[in-house]
Amino acid sequence: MSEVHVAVGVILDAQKNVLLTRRAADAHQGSLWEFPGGKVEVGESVPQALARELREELGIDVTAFQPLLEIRHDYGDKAVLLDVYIVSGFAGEPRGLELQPMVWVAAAELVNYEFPAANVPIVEAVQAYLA
Ligand SMILES: Nc1nc2c([nH]c(=O)n2[C@H]2C[C@H](O)[C@@H](COP(=O)(O)OP(=O)(O)OP(=O)(O)O)O2)c(=O)[nH]1
Ligand SMILES: [Mg+2]
Repeated sequence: MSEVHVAVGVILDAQKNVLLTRRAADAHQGSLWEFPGGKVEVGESVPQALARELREELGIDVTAFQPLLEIRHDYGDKAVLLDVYIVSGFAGEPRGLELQPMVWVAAAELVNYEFPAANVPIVEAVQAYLA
């Protein structure tokens, strides 16, 4: 099975809260919370995909980012490579442009949200990064 390459943004505000959005019920890993992002398209770099997805999904322009970690996960029906970035700067005010629920969460509260299984190491890395 071919692997789907995904650009994922851990978006931080000035208070170090993290932005989560909720996946649509009918999507893969539906109704779970996620870090915004999406598939890298042909001919695109991962940072380009990250910037495009965050513009499309949230209406923000990324101004500062750095790689956090990469995760390979096989869900059985789909294998993903998540390329996760810390987004510490952006222009504009994030809005759920695809009508997805959105919430700003403190690092310690991340454990209270249900994520796809691949996200367990992301949550750990974010908490370590912000500790
Ligand atoms: N954005 C995001 N995707 C995640 C996370 N964790 C996780 O397993 N995934 C998986 C779910 C999906 O299989 C894949 C992301 O694909 P997607 O379908 O949301 O991509 P997209 O935004 O380009 O959406 P679309 O154009 O196909 O509708 O990565 C996460 O934290 N954020
Ligand atoms: Mg997406």
